[in-house]
Amino acid sequence: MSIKVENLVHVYMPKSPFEKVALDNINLEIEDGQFVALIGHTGSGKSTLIQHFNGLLKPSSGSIIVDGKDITEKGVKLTDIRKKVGLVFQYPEYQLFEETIEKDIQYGPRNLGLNDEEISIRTKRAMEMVGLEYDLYKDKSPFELSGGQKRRVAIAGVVAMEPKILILDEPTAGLDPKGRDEILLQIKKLHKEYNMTTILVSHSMEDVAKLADRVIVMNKGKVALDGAPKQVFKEIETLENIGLAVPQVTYLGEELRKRGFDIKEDIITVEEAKEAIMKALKPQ
Ligand SMILES: Nc1ncnc2c1ncn2[C@@H]1O[C@H](COP(=O)(O)OP(=O)(O)OP(=O)(O)O)[C@@H](O)[C@H]1O
Repeated sequence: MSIKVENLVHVYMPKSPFEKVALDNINLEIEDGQFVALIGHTGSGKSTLIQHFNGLLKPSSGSIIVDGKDITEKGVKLTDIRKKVGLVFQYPEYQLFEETIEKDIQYGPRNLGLNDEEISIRTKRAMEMVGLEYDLYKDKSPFELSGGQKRRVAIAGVVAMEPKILILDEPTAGLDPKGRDEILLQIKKLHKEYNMTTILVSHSMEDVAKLADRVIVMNKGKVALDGAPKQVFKEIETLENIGLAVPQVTYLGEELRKRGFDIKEDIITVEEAKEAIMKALKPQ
């Protein structure tokens, strides 16, 4: 399922002394099945943009077309949009409130008005999809889980609504390395195996390089760069000028090249760096 954004402008508190143009004429199209990373320094407009995709925020002007339908038009129901577009907020575990994991995950599908049988099927399926074994976890309290597991419960709650588009706002923020890896693995799996169009807001260039097939860079409410990770991370100067970095291994590659090593230019992952360094060090 695709999303098309046309001339999107969002102004917070218009015509007040606190007026803030958060999105300044955004145009973009996210195609079915893409894995898009949205990056940008704090306050660049990422959260504001994604909240338009599921109708949480209304544009000041412009349109959002989901699956060929303009969701900003009058009469479009929020529940219809939520069936298609699932949004996992930053620190979603703060929104877990039921006494068992099963009940928590059921909350979203219940709000869609589904019957008990369907809710039960979807809950089980969503738990398995995020790697939480149903029988083992269903009766546990969300509060006895690790940070990474709590995030998985929160993601399952959105996945249980079976959206075609999954949006995650910094899903690894505040997790330890193990929790981060768990979540990234599940996100990758949801995209690959279940073919969900995925939009990931992230501050980690390493995660973006590893997972995304497209990177959109936001700066001051505008799209500054948009392309494949290898293309975008070549623009070291532009990224640095807007307060962003490239993956650490890209800098390493640059340094080695400057020192005369024969290292190719578009290294963005540890695996690529390892391969290139081994090749450069091999006796001729
Ligand atoms: N509810 C609001 N009322 C007024 N201004 C807001 C509101 N939400 C966001 N803003 C402003 O809009 C701009 C964009 O904010 P937004 O949260 O979309 O940025 P972001 O890129 O998601 O930042 P972060 O990486 O910190 O989450 C910022 O200047 C922010 O201060």
